[in-house]
Amino acid sequence: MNQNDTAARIAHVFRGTFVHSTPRTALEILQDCVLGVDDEGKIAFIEKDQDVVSLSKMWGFKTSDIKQLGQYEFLMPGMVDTHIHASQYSYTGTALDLPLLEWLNTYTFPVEAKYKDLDFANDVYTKVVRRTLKNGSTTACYFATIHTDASLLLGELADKFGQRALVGKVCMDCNSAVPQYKESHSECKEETDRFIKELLKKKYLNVKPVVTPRFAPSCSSSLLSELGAIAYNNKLHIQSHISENKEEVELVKTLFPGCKSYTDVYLKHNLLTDRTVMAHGCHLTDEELEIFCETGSAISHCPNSNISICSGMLNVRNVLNHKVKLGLGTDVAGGYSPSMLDAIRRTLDTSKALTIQDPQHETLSFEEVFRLATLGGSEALSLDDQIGNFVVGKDFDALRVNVCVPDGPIDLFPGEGPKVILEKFLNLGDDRNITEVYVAGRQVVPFPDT
Ligand SMILES: Nc1nc2[nH]cnc2c(=O)[nH]1
Ligand SMILES: [Zn+2]
Repeated sequence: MNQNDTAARIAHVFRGTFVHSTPRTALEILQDCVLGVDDEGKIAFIEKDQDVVSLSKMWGFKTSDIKQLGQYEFLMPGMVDTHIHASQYSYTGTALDLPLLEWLNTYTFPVEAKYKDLDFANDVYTKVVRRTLKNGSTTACYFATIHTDASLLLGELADKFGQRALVGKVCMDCNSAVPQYKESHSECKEETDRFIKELLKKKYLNVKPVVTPRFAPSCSSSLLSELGAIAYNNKLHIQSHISENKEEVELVKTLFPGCKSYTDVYLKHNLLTDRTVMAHGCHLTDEELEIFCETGSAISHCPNSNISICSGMLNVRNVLNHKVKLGLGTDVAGGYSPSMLDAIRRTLDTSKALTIQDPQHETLSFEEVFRLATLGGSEALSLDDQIGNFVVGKDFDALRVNVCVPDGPIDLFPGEGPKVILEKFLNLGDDRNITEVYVAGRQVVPFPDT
């Protein structure tokens, strides 16, 4: 396709080094490349070692408009946070001294109950959207709370700041520990219907609802079935938690005695589809992973949270060997960092800890983990036809990275090429190095007001 075949005009042209993943290659480094983005935010062309003058004639842009990346700069795909609780952002970095079920009752449910207050919601949700965008999460799959209006507000803020998002109004009709934080079955159904209808009515291009049963212990069997049907009827994504810690797995056995496993609970309620993402999965058996593979459901690996609240260590290699889709998640606030760079580092740490325990374990490489944070996340959310890497026709969700910003966290030495520079960024970099963020071709960082 060229300019003569399409009415789309070129909005941005970048030239320099691009790094991304493909289904076959964990890390592809493209040097001296030129990438064009059309005015609908899609990648129009990506060409290597091409004469820019002929490209500019073919696509109708001025060579003076080309954004030339510097020697220590590169473009990479935006990162995909496949699991984050926007509502827990207010206490991120604290309250990490209890295991999951006590942590929920002591810290999480009392805080989430406060989102009836839209001023409180506005403050926290504005901060979490800005913080994650600034740290390179061009896509976030969010849990909000049970409150429909506050959840709609989260969608509005993601759209306003330009983040691609799946937003879930949390569903839960069982909560004996904090009984004021739950809905009745019928309230939950009605409010979920209202949430979906109102969010879709806004026609946000990149913000969509996701059906969100909190996890099996918070939901009656009839609510789970209802939510499976709602997702099916509206062709929506589904997100929840599974097999995060051993106590929770035992609890699910007692609550759903007719089900063979935790996975079977969701399977029986039609909640495992090719648009489902389940967080954690640390204690899933191989048999359960086979069900994930067969249904096309994905796992969100949340290593910071898994360690911080002592839940377990997911064996990512085993999940990948079972051909199950897998992305990374921050799981704020069980995870104490909102940054996907942290999720990358903790994924590598966990993989190495598993190798320490079992030298036969094949440690993940940094290239593989880079793929999980980008293309892998897009696959886990079934958005890989739209985002995840630099392919013509996909949306341009990208980070401009400069590893050499003044007073930045990275030092370079002579002879370091793009692969070393990327590895240093992944291990040592932070938001100071992410100088520009694009979502669907729109530059969203730096923020327009700063
Ligand atoms: N980490 C985590 N696990 C959960 N399981 C059910 N709810 C939650 C939550 O909010 N965080
Ligand atoms: Zn979670």
